Amino acid sequence: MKITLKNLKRDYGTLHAVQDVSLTIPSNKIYGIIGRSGAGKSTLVRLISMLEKPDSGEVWYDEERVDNLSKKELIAKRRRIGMIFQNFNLFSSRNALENIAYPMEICHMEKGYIKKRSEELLALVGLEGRGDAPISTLSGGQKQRVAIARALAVQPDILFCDEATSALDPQTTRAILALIKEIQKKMNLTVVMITHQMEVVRDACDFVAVLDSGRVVEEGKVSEVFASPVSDVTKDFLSTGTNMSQSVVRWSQEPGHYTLRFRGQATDEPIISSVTKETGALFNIRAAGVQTVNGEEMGIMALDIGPNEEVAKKAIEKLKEGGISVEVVK
Ligand SMILES: Nc1ncnc2c1ncn2[C@@H]1O[C@H](COP(=O)(O)OP(=O)(O)OP(=O)(O)O)[C@@H](O)[C@H]1O
Repeated sequence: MKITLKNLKRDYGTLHAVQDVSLTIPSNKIYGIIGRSGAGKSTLVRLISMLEKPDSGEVWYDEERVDNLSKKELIAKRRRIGMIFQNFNLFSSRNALENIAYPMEICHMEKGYIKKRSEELLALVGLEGRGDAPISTLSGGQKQRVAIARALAVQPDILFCDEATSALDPQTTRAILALIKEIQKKMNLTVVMITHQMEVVRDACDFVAVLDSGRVVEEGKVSEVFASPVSDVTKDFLSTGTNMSQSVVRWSQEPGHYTLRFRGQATDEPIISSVTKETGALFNIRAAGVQTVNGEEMGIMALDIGPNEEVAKKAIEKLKEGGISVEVVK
């Protein structure tokens, strides 16, 4: 299901939590919404998922407008939506299987079907045989698996993941993201993933919107945003990701005055040597590495360029001609 947002606005008193957001979230893809704390991510998700009404603007699911539905229509429509959260929101009084069964029970589905479907979902999320487990005995990753199975119980068209991996360690995060990707493909879901971690966008999303002070400051395919970020907020997110990324080796504590980003073929070419030969530029490489973004290899390098400004300018022109994104580090 495709989601279209048109000029969405939501204020809390004088605070503009969401300001004029227009986006198209394509069908059957994983769409990331990233922003710092307070950027308006959760407010935006409440508007998209019909938990809250916008002050103005429109929300469309395929060809149907959904922000102005009656209460009854809203309840029916919300059944087509699954949600998972950072703190799992499971019932501690119910075991794993009973948690998964819950949404089907409130839809008054037949008991035999509920049992069969709950078992199937438990297996789908890799917890076969753990249905009797009390929630308190499960690890964070296992709890999120139960929450995912519960969210899928009524066969939603859309899955919202609100900081779903923020409480998990990196290894468990990778496993949960892999599970979400697998399920997205299997069930043809549109997944909207809210996060403050660029690693989550890199590892799981096809598209991303960067939110700052309630506005979308950058939007596009993940590979394109990673290869040539435009907004300062995105560049900030990417440099934090770089520092944390295991694939980047750092030789110096100095950040370097320039960040170079290479994608695709450019990662295989000896472009630095070529530019040195052509322009006489001297490169002092501070950090470098390669990471996989949405299945594509992408190189990153932090460096200084000498011996003077004139040569550096020529070198930057050549690098850009070679399809490399060059950012000045502020
Ligand atoms: N119900 C509310 N009443 C008043 N202010 C609110 C309400 N909900 C959110 N806000 C404010 O709106 C702004 C955006 O909040 P929101 O929770 O959407 O941001 P966020 O990007 O999800 O942040 P975080 O990552 O910290 O959860 C914040 O300044 C917040 O204090």
